[in-house]
Amino acid sequence: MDKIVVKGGQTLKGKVRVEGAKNAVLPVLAAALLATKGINTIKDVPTLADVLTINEVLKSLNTKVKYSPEDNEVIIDSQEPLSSEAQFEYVRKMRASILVMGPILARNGFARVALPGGCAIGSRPIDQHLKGFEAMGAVISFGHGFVEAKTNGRLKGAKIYLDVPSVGATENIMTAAALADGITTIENAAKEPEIVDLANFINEMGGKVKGAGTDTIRIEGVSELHGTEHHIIPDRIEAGTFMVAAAITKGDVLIENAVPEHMTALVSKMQEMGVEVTEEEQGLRVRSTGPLKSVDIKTMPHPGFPTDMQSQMMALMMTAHGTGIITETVFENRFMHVEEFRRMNGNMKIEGRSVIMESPSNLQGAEVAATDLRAAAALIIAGLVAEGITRVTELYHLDRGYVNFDKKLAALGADIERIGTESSEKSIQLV
Ligand SMILES: CC(=O)N[C@H]1[C@@H](OP(=O)(O)OP(=O)(O)OC[C@H]2O[C@@H](n3ccc(=O)[nH]c3=O)[C@H](O)[C@@H]2O)O[C@H](CO)[C@@H](O)[C@@H]1O
Ligand SMILES: C=C(OP(=O)(O)O)C(=O)O
Repeated sequence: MDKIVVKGGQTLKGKVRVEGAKNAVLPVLAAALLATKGINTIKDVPTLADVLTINEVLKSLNTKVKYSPEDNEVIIDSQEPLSSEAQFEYVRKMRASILVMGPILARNGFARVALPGGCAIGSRPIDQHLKGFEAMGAVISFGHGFVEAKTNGRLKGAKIYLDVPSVGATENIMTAAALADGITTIENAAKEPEIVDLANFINEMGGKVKGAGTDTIRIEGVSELHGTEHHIIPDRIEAGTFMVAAAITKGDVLIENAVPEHMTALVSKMQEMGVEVTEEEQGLRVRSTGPLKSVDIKTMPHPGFPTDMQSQMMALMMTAHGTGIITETVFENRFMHVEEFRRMNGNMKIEGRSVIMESPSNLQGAEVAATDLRAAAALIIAGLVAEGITRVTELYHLDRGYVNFDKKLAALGADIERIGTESSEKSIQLV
């Protein structure tokens, strides 16, 4: 089993370049299924286990996929008839596999996808996705661990109000509506930058999507979409993770390729804590010298504070001064890392959906296990300043969402090594 071994005490300095966003590339690759004419070329694709998984899903649906990790590029030819079924082996590995349902349904009038079930951070239902398909005329049924959606002819444009601004539901409904008959409006839509990236991609394929990035998205269905070339936006969560790593070590790091407008909630919270964050031409520069102040953080849908940065900020908060409260409102069970931080002597307690922190903690290196992908990064970050050695296991979580995390930190001056029976690259293949 691979382990990351970190020795605390080094200050991070230098530059690090952010990859294409995991949460943008997965819906974009799924949406590529919509093209029945020409091929799609997706650029700035990060080398992640999740990308390998979605590529396998696409292949299983009878498309041709050419992946060149060295060029960060995926080429998809989906001109042949599409099969309608996404298997459990993929959905189990990666919940975002559910995002093929909208495109399959739009093209075939029938889709059968294994039910994703819960995961480490919560139950994560898909009722809002299905409510959208139903409003567009699909009949939904369940059986043998699968969900099926079926329609006679094309889906029909509809007005859909989401009970929660779900990222995945917004994406699945957008792709289903792209080939529907008539106009679909999604109200209380998710506003994440990745939604805007997906809308841009659909439009580049010949679609008609307006309003992405606001809470009302209008999609006028077209009869056919064609291949295009699309560049994935930079990963704001990877960028934020390196910002926290820089701050916790009292470092000075330029995060190249970070898009400040995608990160306003995080930047302002870090500034409130006393971290210096400045915009430079190539990205965001993070410097931290003096003591940090504890703050209160509440995760919210975008443009609120992202849940995917909650555990990393918890690591940073352990080094701040005073009482701070972190409240998780997006997922019901995203505090599994708290027990692991406690093993590192983190001083905090869970009360309902909040974690009350009395800081600073006298962090000590320990053996800890990643409980989800952001927790993996957060534990490594805590290890950067803990006294002694921290060993982090369950790295398949990390490989889902970070490219060469250990190597990038080492290049910034961290004392870190990945050891074990598999190299980083090999374990990506195995997940
Ligand atoms: C691949 C990807 O992009 N993943 C991101 C996406 O996940 P994902 O798209 O799964 O997250 P959602 O926005 O859908 O989920 C947000 C909340 O809505 C609930 N919900 C969702 C759908 C539904 O039909 N019913 C329902 O109740 C979920 O249980 C959760 O509590 O957005 C999350 C919230 O920013 C991020 O943490 C994930 O990194
Ligand atoms: C929760 C996350 O991803 P996913 O939705 O793919 O599980 C994440 O990126 O932190």
